[in-house]
Amino acid sequence: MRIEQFSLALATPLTTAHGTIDSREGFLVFVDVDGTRGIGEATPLPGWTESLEACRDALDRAGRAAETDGWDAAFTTLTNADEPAARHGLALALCDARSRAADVPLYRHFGGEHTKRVPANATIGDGGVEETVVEATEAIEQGFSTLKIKVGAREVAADIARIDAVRNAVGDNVTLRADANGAWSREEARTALDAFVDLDVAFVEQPLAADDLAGHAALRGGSVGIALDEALAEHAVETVLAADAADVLVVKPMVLGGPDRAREAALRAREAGLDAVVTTTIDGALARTGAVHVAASLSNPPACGLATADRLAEDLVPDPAPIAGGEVCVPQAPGNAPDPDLSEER
Ligand SMILES: O=C(O)CCC(=O)c1ccccc1C(=O)O
Ligand SMILES: [Mg+2]
Repeated sequence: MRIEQFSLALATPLTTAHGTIDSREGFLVFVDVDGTRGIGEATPLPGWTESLEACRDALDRAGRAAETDGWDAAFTTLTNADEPAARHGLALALCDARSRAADVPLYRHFGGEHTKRVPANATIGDGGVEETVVEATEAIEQGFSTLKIKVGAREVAADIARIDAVRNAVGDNVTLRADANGAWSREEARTALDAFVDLDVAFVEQPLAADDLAGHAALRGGSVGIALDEALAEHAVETVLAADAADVLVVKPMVLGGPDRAREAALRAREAGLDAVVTTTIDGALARTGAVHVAASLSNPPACGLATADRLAEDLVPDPAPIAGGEVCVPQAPGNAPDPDLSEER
C-alpha cells in the first residue's frame, strides 16, 4: 500500500453556516490486489472526519498491518467512527481493484443494475438574495431541476426571503431543498419550516445540532421533510433510525467510512422507509466518482449531491463522471474510474 498526499484548491469556496471550505487536502491510496491495481482517496474534512494528521497516521498503521497480515487485518486497524476518511481511502482502493479484476464498473460490483445516469442537485452557497437567485437561475439553465440552498448563516427571516426569491425566479416545477448545517435553534427551525411549507421546500437538511435527535423528531410530520447529515457523523445509522428523527438520510461516503459503508447505510435507510441522498464532502475526482457509484448502485436514486467537481480549481484526474443536464454520467469502465495513468510512475 502506498500513500501520497495531495492538496486541491477550490475555485468556488463553499460557505456554510459552519465556515468556509476553500481547499481540500488528502491522500491517494495505491494498492495491489493479486496483481490488480486499485486507487483510493482519503480526503478528511475536519469537523466531519478525523484530521489530516490522524488520517495519515491511520493509513500508515493500516499499511503496516496489510504488509504483515493482509487486507482484513488492515481494516481491523481502522474504525468507521474514528477514522472514516482513512477507512474510505483503503476501502475505495480495494473495491476499485476488485471490480477492475472482475471487469465490471464499481456500481455493478456493488450489486446495482445497469444505469447510465444519476440525477444530481445543484449546490447553491450562502450568498445574499441576488447572488442566490443568480446561482439558482444559472443552475436551471444548466439543466438542474433540484436545487439545494445553504441557509443558517443569517437571520431566519433573511433565509426565508432568499428561498422565496428563488422560488419566484425558478417557478413551481423545481425541487428546492435547504441545508442549515445545524445552525438553528428549535424555535428558528420551526419558524423556517412553517414558512417553507408555502414555498414548497421538499426538505431541510440538518436544521438543528447534530446531537439533537429528539428535536429533529419533533420537527417532523409536516410537508417539509427533515434530512439528517451531520447527525450521521456523530451517531450510528441505527441510532438515528431508532430516534425516528428523519425522513431522509444524507449519505457521505467520506464521513461514513467508505463507499461500502455508505451503500449499507443507504440500503438500511430505505429498508426503514427513509430515502437516501448520496453526497460528497467536496472530494477529489476519485472519491466523488466512488460516491457516484454508490448512488448508481441504488435503484432510482433521488437527486444526489454529486455536482461538486466544478468547485475545485484543479483535480486529481480528468473527471470520470461529468455532469450534463443536471445528471451525472455513470462511468461504465471496469473499476471506480478509468485507469488515470498515475499509478506506476508515482
Ligand atoms: O450535498 C451537496 O449538494 C453537496 C455537498 C455539500 O453540501 C457539503 C459539502 C461538504 C461538506 C458538507 C456538505 C453538506 O451537505 O453539508
Ligand atoms: Mg448537509
